[in-house]
Amino acid sequence: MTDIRNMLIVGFGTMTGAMVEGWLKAGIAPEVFTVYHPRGKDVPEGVRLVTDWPTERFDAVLLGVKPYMLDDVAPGLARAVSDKTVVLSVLAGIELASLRARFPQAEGVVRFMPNLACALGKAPNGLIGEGLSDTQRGMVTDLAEKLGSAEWLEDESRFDLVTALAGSGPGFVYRFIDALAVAGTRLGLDEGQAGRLAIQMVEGAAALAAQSEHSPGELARRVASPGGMTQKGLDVLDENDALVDLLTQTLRAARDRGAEMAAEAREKG
Ligand SMILES: NC(=O)C1=CN([C@@H]2O[C@H](COP(=O)(O)OP(=O)(O)OC[C@H]3O[C@@H](n4cnc5c(N)ncnc54)[C@H](OP(=O)(O)O)[C@@H]3O)[C@@H](O)[C@H]2O)C=CC1
Ligand SMILES: O=C(O)[C@@H]1CCC=N1
Repeated sequence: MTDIRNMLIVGFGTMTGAMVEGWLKAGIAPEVFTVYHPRGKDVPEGVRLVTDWPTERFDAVLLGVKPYMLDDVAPGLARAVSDKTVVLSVLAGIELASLRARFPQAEGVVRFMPNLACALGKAPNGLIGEGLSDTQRGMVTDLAEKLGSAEWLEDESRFDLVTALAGSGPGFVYRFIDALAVAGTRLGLDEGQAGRLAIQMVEGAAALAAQSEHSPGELARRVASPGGMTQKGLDVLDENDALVDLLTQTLRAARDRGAEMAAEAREKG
């Protein structure tokens, strides 16, 4: 495995900010990172900020703007991409072919789908690449593992679904936590207390599921005493597959938006 020497970041916002936080916590030196922003930006201590496009070449460039802004930055960014550079993109929906069309000279292009928990080193990172050398694949795997885990895919047709589950997923979980708190409040709990109970309960339950030898299904069975309280609640979630159906619709809607964004980028490319 080769350590990364330098990375240019274009679009230093919520997502790539969380990634850099995770990489710094994992021990990557801040000097490795250069952030380009034409209007300037607060960056962590030791990270270089540039307001003009750099002329040197980088081991990796990380694209972190909104997907519809890809073509605003691609021409300038292309100057920092050599035939030894890997282009990493966190842009939802933007396909490898669309990246390759903008960066034909790059050695490798990678869709790198993290989530905000990478700031804590706890994100499952969806990855798919094209043109990567073994060295680059090792470097990207290491970068992903420093943020949680590396989940390589071979079939790009599933990437938007991985994005929906693992990238958008925290948004769905936060909505679930909020809904638990709202439901508790509606039924009589103090609002602040309901919020605290919901967050700590989900934190503990997720940590237990991650460590346990048992599947989440078995863990649910262990919580539910026959004829007890939990089973009555599970019966509501399970009736006519209500929760599974709701989440299937949720992931389908998110996934299909990815396909729409992919088509928009394909047309422009
Ligand atoms: N948020 C999330 O949980 C996840 C997001 N993603 C992906 O991450 C990407 C960014 O999302 P997110 O971080 O939420 O959005 P943000 O708006 O927080 O980040 C985008 C950043 O791009 C900067 N920017 C805008 N124009 C330029 C430019 N011309 N040159 C350089 N930088 C520029 C913006 O700066 P300014 O504010 O000054 O305009 C902003 O900081 C998206 O493509 C999204 O699909 C992927 C997985 C999860
Ligand atoms: O909402 C979005 O489009 C991106 C993809 C994953 C999380 N945020």
